[in-house]
Amino acid sequence: MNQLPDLDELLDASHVVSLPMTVQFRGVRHREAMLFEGPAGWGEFSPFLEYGAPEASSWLRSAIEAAWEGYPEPVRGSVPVNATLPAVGPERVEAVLASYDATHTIKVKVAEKGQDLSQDVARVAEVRRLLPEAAIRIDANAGWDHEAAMEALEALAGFSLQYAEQPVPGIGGLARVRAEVQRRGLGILIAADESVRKESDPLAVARAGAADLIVIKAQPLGGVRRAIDIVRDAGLPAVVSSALDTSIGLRQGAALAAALPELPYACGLATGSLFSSDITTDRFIAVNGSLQLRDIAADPRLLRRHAVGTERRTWWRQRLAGCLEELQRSTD
Ligand SMILES: O=C(O)CCC(=O)C1=CC=C[C@@H](O)[C@@H]1C(=O)O
Ligand SMILES: [Mg+2]
Repeated sequence: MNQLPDLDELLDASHVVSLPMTVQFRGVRHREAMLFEGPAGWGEFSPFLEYGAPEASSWLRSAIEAAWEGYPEPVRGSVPVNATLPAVGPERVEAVLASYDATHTIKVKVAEKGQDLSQDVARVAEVRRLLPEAAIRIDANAGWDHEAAMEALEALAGFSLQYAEQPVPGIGGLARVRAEVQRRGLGILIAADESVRKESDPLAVARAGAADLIVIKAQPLGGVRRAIDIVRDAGLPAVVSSALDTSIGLRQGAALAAALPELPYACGLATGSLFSSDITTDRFIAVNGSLQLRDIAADPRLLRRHAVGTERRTWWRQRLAGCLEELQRSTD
């Protein structure tokens, strides 16, 4: 990025919205986002509310890239996506999956706080019963320790998993689980998510041999170009995923997926289906299991309808100022 826009320019271009979700995901029922309309198009800045400025500033960098610089040339015009199943009970699985127009690959959330392994097994079993041919992957969001991860992977291996995303915290922990999975011959690949996007060095996973593949997200990794460089330097297959974004942020993820030289896995970019409203009537959701690349613009009427109140708006404007300072410092 040659030059960052200044704070006034960003503030003038910004809108803050809160969108309702159909189901609780990551403890969230409403998703807040700051959106920018810049010279190159729309960009989204939506770090989760608990993130401080050092972590959230990468998300701002990604929004500025999208709205002020635009995306690199795509090498494909459509991106296959997976359905994402939150940690719901087995009785709700069918209804949640019915909201997706993508059932060839399902990502199932597991290891949710307050739940136990039998609930994970019941959820995965129900997906396998409903979709015998689907590729099923699980995501534990680092919710297990080593022993719990091995117990769970043993219990779930019979459902034929494509991979297990971040079963345990930390790069050392992932490497240990991966080695043990291989020793026991469980046939489950290990994917790193938090160990890529939350570590100061996103390449450490690859160096440590801690994962078979990496999950990458445009916003937390500082934008499409940065994420592409990380994949190149890591030398591992990558799965592009959303950060639970509005249609604008999903378009950023699709730009990343569309520009990667290789895209061996369906991407976690179907999460628009978890929202009951969006900021555009032309929502960026999958048709026949894929997203078709196209421009996405916010609709002024929907921006107004979902605008947050004064207090939240002030909070976001202050957050923006703090993150911009952080970015200015790091690009000096
Ligand atoms: O990858 C997907 O299928 C959907 C996106 C997804 O799972 C996530 C989005 C946002 C925050 C994360 O907790 C979560 C993830 O861990 O991958
Ligand atoms: Mg994950």
